[in-house]
Amino acid sequence: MATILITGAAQRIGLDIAKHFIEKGFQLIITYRTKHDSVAELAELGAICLQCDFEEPGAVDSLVERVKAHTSELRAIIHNASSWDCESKNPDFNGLFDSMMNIHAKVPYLLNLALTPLLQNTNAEHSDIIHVTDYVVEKGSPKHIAYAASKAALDNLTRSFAAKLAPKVKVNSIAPSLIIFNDHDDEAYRVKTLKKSIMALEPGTAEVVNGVEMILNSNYMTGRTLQLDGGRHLK
Ligand SMILES: NC(=O)C1=CN([C@@H]2O[C@H](COP(=O)(O)OP(=O)(O)OC[C@H]3O[C@@H](n4cnc5c(N)ncnc54)[C@H](OP(=O)(O)O)[C@@H]3O)[C@@H](O)[C@H]2O)C=CC1
Ligand SMILES: Nc1nc2c(c(=O)[nH]1)N=C([C@H](O)[C@@H](O)CO)CN2
Repeated sequence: MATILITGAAQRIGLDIAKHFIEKGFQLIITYRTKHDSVAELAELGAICLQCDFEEPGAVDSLVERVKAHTSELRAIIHNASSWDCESKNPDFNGLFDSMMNIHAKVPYLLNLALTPLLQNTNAEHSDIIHVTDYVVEKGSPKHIAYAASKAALDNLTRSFAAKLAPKVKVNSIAPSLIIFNDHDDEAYRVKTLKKSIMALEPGTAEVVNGVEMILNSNYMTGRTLQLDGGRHLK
């Protein structure tokens, strides 16, 4: 059974990606920070659920060892874990910048390097690394400056790792704009956000699940970005 590792998969997009690939017969290894009820649900479905707060010292090394204790191969790694923090909520700009760069760039960088042998060991023709970035990589974000910069760093890692690991390992980004709102998003924010894209809708997690499927089913796409943004660039 081929194994897929997804970081931050205890809720929302990561959770639905994990459930989809469990249903398709993959062995899932997921990381979670907070033990949401979904963790027990995923474990019940056969997923290996590893608690991991990437802000903790040594978190990446510990995760690598625990992944290696469960599997000698990886069909894919999906770097999904993310913190959508911003300058208006976090006046400690120094700490904010470091935490954004850590979760969105340093963790994927270190995990990719440490887990390359497992990706190369898959029986499949190819293995995949998917970096989940953000539409703001191409535009910037005045309200999420450090977040956008860190996602841009992750976007650049896509091209470096694609060149380094080809042809066995394909490396691509998925760059969404609005996929799903947060429960705390008020009506005014929702109306304003929907107007940002020409499609003017909240597509839901299936949009990203479909994108992951497309990338994993490709034998040719690497070093590229799947932009799931409702035509935001056309407004
Ligand atoms: N939702 C959307 O519309 C969009 C999403 N994206 C991107 O898609 C991906 C998934 O989005 P979404 O599902 O909304 O993500 P969430 O904001 O729900 O975060 C996903 C998970 O990341 C975990 N996480 C955050 N910080 C850490 C940390 N330091 N260590 C370990 N885990 C951590 C969270 O853990 P905990 O549960 O403990 O908080 C959470 O469960 C993200 O990369 C996001 O940037 C991009 C554009 C739009
Ligand atoms: N980690 C997260 N990143 C992002 C989220 C989120 O909820 N968690 N949400 C967005 C927005 O949907 C944005 O794309 C539209 O306002 C961006 N990143």
